[in-house]
Amino acid sequence: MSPAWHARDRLTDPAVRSASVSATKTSLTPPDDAVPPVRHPDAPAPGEPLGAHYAQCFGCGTEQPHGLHLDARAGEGVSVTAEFTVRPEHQGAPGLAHGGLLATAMDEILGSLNWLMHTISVTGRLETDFLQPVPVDSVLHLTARATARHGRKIYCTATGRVGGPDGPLAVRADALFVEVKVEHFVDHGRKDEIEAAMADPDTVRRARAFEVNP
Ligand SMILES: CCCCC/C=C\C/C=C\C/C=C\C/C=C\CCCC(=O)SCCNC(=O)CCNC(=O)[C@H](O)C(C)(C)COP(=O)(O)OP(=O)(O)OC[C@H]1O[C@@H](n2cnc3c(N)ncnc32)[C@H](O)[C@@H]1OP(=O)(O)O
Repeated sequence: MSPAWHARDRLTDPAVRSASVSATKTSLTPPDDAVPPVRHPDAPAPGEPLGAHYAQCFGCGTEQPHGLHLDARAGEGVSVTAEFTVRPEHQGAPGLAHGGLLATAMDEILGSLNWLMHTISVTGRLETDFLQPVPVDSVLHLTARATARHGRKIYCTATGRVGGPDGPLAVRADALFVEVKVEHFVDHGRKDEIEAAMADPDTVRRARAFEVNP
């Protein structure tokens, strides 16, 4: 395939269309009648830690030994921040973070926006751009913000910068989350884990509170 053909193909074929082709509408482009996301009145104050939504979560769970242990904080507006230290067990190539793992960190920080809106939502679509390699031991400074809502759909975007909040941009992601009821987890989850989660009053209270919006 010639490079010229490839470039043209990226612009015209929806199957390979990239979010970085900014003039192109994709399923991650909010529709014209989308509305701005609203920060919930009971959202944690800027700087406040959000805590884990589920202790066994691979992204944020405090009791998940294999997890990323992301500890996100509320930001201004509908935004969140977190730091993620790349450890040797996160390698894909020698000394460099695995791309799928970085995408997981982006998924998690984007999912944390749920706390700011008091909405339970799950990832429907996640597009990640890897802009430069991320070495083991580096600290990735993550930020995410919601950009629009349309019905159950939440549009959001995230960045990961190396070495500091204003460091070089290494990872960028755009996503569409879809609002669900608590029943989504009860209906689809495995019985043992669901029963254990339901036995934790904090988890249930939090999940139910998220469903009641002003
Ligand atoms: C009892 C235990 C409780 C435990 C939970 C406790 C607390 C929770 C509280 C807070 C959570 C806080 C933080 C979470 C943080 C991070 C977690 C990381 C996030 C994840 O890691 S989460 C796992 C991966 N995730 C999935 O496991 C989803 C699998 N999937 C599905 O479950 C369905 O697929 C679903 C629900 C997505 C949609 O299904 P559905 O039937 O409900 O709705 P439908 O298909 O009608 O879509 C409605 C509108 O979204 C559009 N739409 C849908 N999908 C799209 C796509 N891919 N691209 C473009 N548009 C899309 C449609 O086009 C339509 O748009 P329109 O309205 O305009 O027609």
